[in-house]
Amino acid sequence: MVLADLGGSITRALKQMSNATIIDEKVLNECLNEITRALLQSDVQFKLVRDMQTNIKKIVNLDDLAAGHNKRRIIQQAVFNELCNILDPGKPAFTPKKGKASVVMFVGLQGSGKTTTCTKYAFYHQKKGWKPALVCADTFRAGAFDQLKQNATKAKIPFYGSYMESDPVKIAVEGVERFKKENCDLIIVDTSGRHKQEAALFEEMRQVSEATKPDLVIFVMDSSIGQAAFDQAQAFKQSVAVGAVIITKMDGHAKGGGALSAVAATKSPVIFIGTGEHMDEFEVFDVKPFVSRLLGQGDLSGFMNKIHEVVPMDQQPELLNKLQEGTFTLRIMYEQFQNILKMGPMSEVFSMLPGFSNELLPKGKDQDSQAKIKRYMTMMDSMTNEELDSSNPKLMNESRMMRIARGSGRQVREVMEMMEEYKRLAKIWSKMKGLKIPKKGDMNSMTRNMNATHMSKILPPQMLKQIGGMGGLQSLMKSMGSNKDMMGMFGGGGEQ
Ligand SMILES: Nc1nc2c(ncn2[C@@H]2O[C@H](COP(=O)(O)OP(=O)(O)OP(=O)(O)O)[C@@H](O)[C@H]2O)c(=O)[nH]1
Repeated sequence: MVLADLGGSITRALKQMSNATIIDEKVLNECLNEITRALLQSDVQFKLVRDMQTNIKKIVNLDDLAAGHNKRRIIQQAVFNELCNILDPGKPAFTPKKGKASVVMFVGLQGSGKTTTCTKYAFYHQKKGWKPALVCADTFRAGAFDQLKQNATKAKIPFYGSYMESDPVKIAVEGVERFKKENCDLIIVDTSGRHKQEAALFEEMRQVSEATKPDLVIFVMDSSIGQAAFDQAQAFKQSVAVGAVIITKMDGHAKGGGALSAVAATKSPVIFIGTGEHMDEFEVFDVKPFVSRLLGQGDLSGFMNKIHEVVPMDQQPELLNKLQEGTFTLRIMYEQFQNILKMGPMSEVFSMLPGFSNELLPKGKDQDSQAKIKRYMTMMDSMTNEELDSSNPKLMNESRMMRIARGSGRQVREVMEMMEEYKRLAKIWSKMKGLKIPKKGDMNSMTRNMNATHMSKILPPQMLKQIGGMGGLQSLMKSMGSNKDMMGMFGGGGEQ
């Protein structure tokens, strides 16, 4: 079962239970068995699921349920909390400090995505002002150094490796020393992988670790390995001091349940997840939004953070003011398109919005959407300042449209289509008038201020339907606006 289906299965199990007239132990057990089955099919380790079931039974008081309290919510809350508990080992991973040299060593099986992830990790930090460097201590796989070199060059990150030297320990030590001298503050060591766990791999890893004394060892795991996740993660943990986990390939058909098992096995937190082959398809991992998504709901705070990440700081207050005023010009549309392109694949960004499922925005459509945006931007490049800064669509008469089409080498029909898109966005924008927008990190105030009516106006009708209409939206927003009350996370209404 893939992640997206898990939420649906759990919600269905809860719904069935809610429909029962009397909630007794039998009905509760049936519901929990259904949830257990769903989790097992998502590759969560058997023991974890069994413990979770026991814990939920301890928490959920049958007398409360019988008294007609909101059964669904009580159990939803218990499942949500239990999943969060599994994913939160209770202690944060070592966090490197900018300006102070830290060595981070990556370990994992061959093909888990280690080399790709090293570069993504370096690139992520580089964008935040760090001075990362990459060391290729993988002498086992021919071509590993070339791959790292290629990735590092693309991202303009210094790298170190050798075609001749076959001793990974020697390369690792030399690389780390060199980059320490060059004042790099994040020295990332990529190690060899093997097809399967074997003594030679673990011995090599141990030696590299002993020689380079990493501040953090990151275990990289492919999310599709399924039930083997627990044993694999544990084997690595027993050889080197794994302090954090990165789960790759969370896009596609991954069964994300293995993530939970890896945390349990290493007692280390997941710090990032890989969501694609590209350098920027890499997300910081947060337990609550992840569980919320695991259970089929969106991650509004992740979406807003992404916006804060890509809209340049100096543009943010200006943009937010314009949003509050409700005036929308073609120039604003142009700037937003630029930001959207920077955000990375659109389906990934939109999957953070509640209700936006993969079916609604299939991954394969990303390229089409991006090409369309680029086409619109080319046409806007042929506009005058007056046209770009006007919020009056009537200004764009036929002769202007013909001139723009000629100037950009596109058809008049396409300019008209772009203007339709502009009008559609302007309409949505005008409905945001008066909205209070929070500063970065204060997402709760955003959800408090943005009421369900505001939201219902800007959501596409089919999405609103998917959430469960106004009722579903209200309960969803309530749940996202309050940390104490995560109960509506499953999109369920307030039925008893
Ligand atoms: N879809 C997807 N593909 C990924 C992701 N991360 C890595 N990959 C792909 O997985 C494949 C293997 O990645 P590598 O980085 O070469 O794997 P590795 O673990 O370093 O392999 P060794 O160096 O042989 O140990 C490559 O085709 C990557 O592009 C991800 O998050 N999503």
